[in-house]
Amino acid sequence: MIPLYHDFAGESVLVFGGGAVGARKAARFADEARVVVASPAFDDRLAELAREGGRSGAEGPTVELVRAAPDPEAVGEWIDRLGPALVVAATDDAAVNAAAEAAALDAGLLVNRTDASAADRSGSRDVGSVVVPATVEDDPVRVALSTGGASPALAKALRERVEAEIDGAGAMAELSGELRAELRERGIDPQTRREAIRRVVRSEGVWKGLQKGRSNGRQEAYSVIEEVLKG
Ligand SMILES: C[C@@]1(CC(=O)O)c2cc3[nH]c(cc4nc(cc5[nH]c(cc(n2)[C@H]1CCC(=O)O)[C@@](C)(CC(=O)O)[C@@H]5CCC(=O)O)C(CC(=O)O)=C4CCC(=O)O)c(CCC(=O)O)c3CC(=O)O
Ligand SMILES: NC(=O)C1=CN([C@@H]2O[C@H](COP(=O)(O)OP(=O)(O)OC[C@H]3O[C@@H](n4cnc5c(N)ncnc54)[C@H](O)[C@@H]3O)[C@@H](O)[C@H]2O)C=CC1
Repeated sequence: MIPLYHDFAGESVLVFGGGAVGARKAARFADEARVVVASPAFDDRLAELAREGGRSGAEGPTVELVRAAPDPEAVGEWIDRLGPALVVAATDDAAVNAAAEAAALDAGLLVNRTDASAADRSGSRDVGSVVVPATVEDDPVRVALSTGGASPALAKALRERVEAEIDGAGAMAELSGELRAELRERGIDPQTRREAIRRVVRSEGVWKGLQKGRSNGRQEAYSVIEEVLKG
């Protein structure tokens, strides 16, 4: 499996199954996508999400609940009608999940299957076409962690460790991005620029400064940069 980051802005995600797992996936994708959940019953968390919309709530709700229990023969029509970028198969009915997976793959779409397929039970691992990783975010920085489906519990435990590790990385990403632009404007040659930025992102002083505030971090970064410029 090769990790990629996918921009879901303007795309739809179709989730079959409105239980705890369907709700967790819907919440995740509603940060960006229009999410439609088809299920005969809905977790409380989904009712709340549908009321609030996704994070980009300005354009209206991005989680829609459709009360239905499509059988395996019907899931293909559902997929054709919505035209999603990704299908999530999260029902407690293995036949429905399998049909959703097959129909999505037939249509050339991404599919995330949340239960183990029959092939898994006989030994080999098949997680559909995509795995939803455990993620840590400090915008614009994100870390995605997967065990290739082998141990979701481990993915979660490792995610908790990484959370502490990348605290403040978002502010560092923004600051170093701005400094890169400033150095370019000042006409500093590419090699010196690269060296300066590499030192800034590794500097304990800058990380600590950023914890006190942006301008503090920036001052610390300037002294690191001046050292590099002096040669
Ligand atoms: C293949 C995958 C497909 C998919 O769902 O995308 C999948 C499948 C399954 N999960 C199961 C169980 C659990 N899943 C979690 C939690 C998470 N599961 C997530 C992803 C994935 N789960 C994909 C692989 C990820 C990878 O590669 O590592 C996370 C990371 C992301 C998310 O779902 O948002 C999220 C943590 C988010 C976070 O906190 O950061 C916990 C932990 C808990 O709840 O405390 C448990 C109980 C403990 C355990 O069993 O490990 C079962 C068994 C069901 C059963 O038999 O009962 C299956 C099916 C099977 O393996 O057969
Ligand atoms: N990926 C993960 O982290 C985990 C995955 N699982 C697996 O994911 C699946 C879902 O787990 P939960 O949400 O806990 O189960 P759940 O039983 O809480 O929810 C399943 C939902 O699917 C709905 N459903 C049933 N038939 C349907 C149909 N024909 N069309 C649409 N929706 C239908 C049910 O009404 C229910 O709302 C299970 O197969 C389970 O083994 C379980 C735990 C964790």
